[in-house]
Amino acid sequence: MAKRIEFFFDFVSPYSYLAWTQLEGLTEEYDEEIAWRPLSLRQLMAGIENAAPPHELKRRYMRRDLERFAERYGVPLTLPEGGAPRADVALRIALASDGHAGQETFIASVFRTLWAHGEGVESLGVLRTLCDRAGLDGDRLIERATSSDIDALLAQRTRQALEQGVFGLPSFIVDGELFFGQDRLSFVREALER
Ligand SMILES: N[C@@H](CCC(=O)N[C@@H](CS)C(=O)NCC(=O)O)C(=O)O
Repeated sequence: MAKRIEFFFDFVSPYSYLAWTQLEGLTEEYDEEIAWRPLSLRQLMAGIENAAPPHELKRRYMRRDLERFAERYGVPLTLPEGGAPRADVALRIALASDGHAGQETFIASVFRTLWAHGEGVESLGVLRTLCDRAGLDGDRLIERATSSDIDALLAQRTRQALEQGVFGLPSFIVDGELFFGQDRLSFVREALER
């Protein structure tokens, strides 16, 4: 029987992007379903009282670490020179499109735009195009994504994730077991094989 991977991610997290690049392969291999769990990394960090930005030494190391993994996976990665990109509305659209057939394609396009092409997704025009290409109603979703009920839903999802033990992104839950980091996908694979 197909198992389900809950995939907790934020678009602003480059490690979430790397995880996403590997999920398609796993889906094909194990015929499992992905339950997409868009989360705000900022809210999650506030929830575990870890709001301080990473130290410069860690940031420098992370760049190399990310490049090494991208090379290993053979996937494109463009890291911004400045700080992390902004993707607040994109994240809320991903949440608002729960249950819509185009959600997966929209998520894929945002990850690719940000991290493969190194382009921004802040503009509503860009988001509308990505929605349309995914067969989603861009205008309706943007309206919903910028409403207070999606803010409340995002906050609720953060609380729920914390209760499930999630403390960083990307995270995965298979059969109730939590795995943190795209570098733990081999354990996710083992859990799928059980
Ligand atoms: N080793 C992990 C690193 C993941 C990571 O550092 N994620 C960041 C967000 S991009 C995070 O959640 N940091 C919070 C923490 O480490 O507590 C991987 O390869 O995925």
